[in-house]
Amino acid sequence: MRRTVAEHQAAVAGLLRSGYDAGRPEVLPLADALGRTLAEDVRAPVSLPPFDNSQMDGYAVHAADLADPCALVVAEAIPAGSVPPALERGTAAPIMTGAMLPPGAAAVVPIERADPPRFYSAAERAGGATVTLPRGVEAGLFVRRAGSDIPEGETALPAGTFLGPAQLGLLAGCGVGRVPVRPRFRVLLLSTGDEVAEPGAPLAPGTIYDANTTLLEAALRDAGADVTRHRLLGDDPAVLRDAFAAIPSGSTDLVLSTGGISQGAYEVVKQALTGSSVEFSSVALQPGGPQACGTISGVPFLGFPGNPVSALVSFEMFLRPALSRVAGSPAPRLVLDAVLVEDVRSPEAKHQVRRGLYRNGEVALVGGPGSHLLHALAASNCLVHLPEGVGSLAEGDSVEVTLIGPVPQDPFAAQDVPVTGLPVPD
Ligand SMILES: Nc1nc2c(c(=O)[nH]1)N[C@H]1C(S)=C(S)[C@@H](COP(=O)(O)OP(=O)(O)OC[C@H]3O[C@@H](n4cnc5c(N)ncnc54)[C@H](O)[C@@H]3O)O[C@H]1N2
Ligand code: MOO
Repeated sequence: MRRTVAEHQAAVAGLLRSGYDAGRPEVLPLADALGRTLAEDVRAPVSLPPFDNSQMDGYAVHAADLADPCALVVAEAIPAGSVPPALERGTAAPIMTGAMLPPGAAAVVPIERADPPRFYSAAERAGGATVTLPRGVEAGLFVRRAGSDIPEGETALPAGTFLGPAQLGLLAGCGVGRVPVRPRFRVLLLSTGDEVAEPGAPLAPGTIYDANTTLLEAALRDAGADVTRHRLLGDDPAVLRDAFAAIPSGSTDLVLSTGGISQGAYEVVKQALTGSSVEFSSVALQPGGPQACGTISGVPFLGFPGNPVSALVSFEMFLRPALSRVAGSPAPRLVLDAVLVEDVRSPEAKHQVRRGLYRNGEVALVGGPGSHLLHALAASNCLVHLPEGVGSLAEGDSVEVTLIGPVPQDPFAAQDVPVTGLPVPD
């Protein structure tokens, strides 16, 4: 069966949806919820801020003194964390950033704008110190109103939100200690092939080390999945069938294999699954053309091709986006436009994915199109998309790239960044 990339993406997302039960939330402490997805709406149990407070270290001014705050008698200082008494007309209270605004106060004047521009000692205050503030203070100046960030009872985060540092910070700020998150997506990972050996063991003639299990396990864990590694399986279809039959029902959301799915005489996955509901397709993608997708005894199954780069490209093109759509995690990859720094050719009938190094809006290809080029893959930070219908592109043309690794920083670039304005206090 032949498929476009979009058709296979839809098939994989549909497959995952059929097997994954998002409705059995786990409740986790915030510290363990990074990278997870909210299972239910979370409402703010308190307003943020919980009370009117000062945005600056300065003087709290009474509403009646805003027009002409001259020679105000300095009242008791208000540190953050205290509950101040009401502010009397004709007085100004030294107030610290984050401290509760006293009843009667309508604005805060920063200490730098006061005369004198320093805080008095307790002894000076007791001696009747006065302060002069600029005329015409605007009501609400440097006051952070209760609930101005989020009012109590409002939805702080909706179900399906990906929990990064900012989202966890919001929940912590609202006093939420534990959150209901969707369960981790569970994957049983197995690699096939008589030629494949465990890294660390001696390498017999004609064999290669298993790169795929480690590569895919890392990719899946990085994407928030829970991974169980199966021992390496050879090229005997009966052994593989037994391995499939031994998977306890309900123990995994997906079985993922690599290798054994193309046109050879010993395609173990294909042979083991003959007559099953798994479909073997040729997707218009390179690398990652041969693909298997279906269910084994009701358990969703994907078969990726054996070449390591094909396995990673398959993961990035099909499985990772489906995990984002179905389980809510991981966050989708960043896709950018980049300028090619060289000419490139591509098979017109396929969507070719090259590996590249993206930096400063430009992309250079790393290595050739071959799907065995692990070293070049490790030196790249993006996938470069040469879509179906495109036979060649020239230096200076624009391409889409998917960032899969960190972008190197140019140590001198910061000097070129234009300064657009001064930071404004919150
Ligand atoms: N006559 C044809 N031959 C091939 C076709 C085709 O259309 N017609 N497709 C080619 C493409 S494209 C790919 S991709 C591969 C996919 O083959 P399989 O999925 O069946 O994978 P294997 O044949 O088992 O292995 C392919 C390649 O990858 C190496 N390999 C396998 N497992 C691992 C592992 N765990 N770690 C590292 N490397 C692994 C294996 O030794 C082979 O070199 O088929 C092409 N052939
Ligand atoms: O499709 Mo294969 O994955 O080119 O190498």
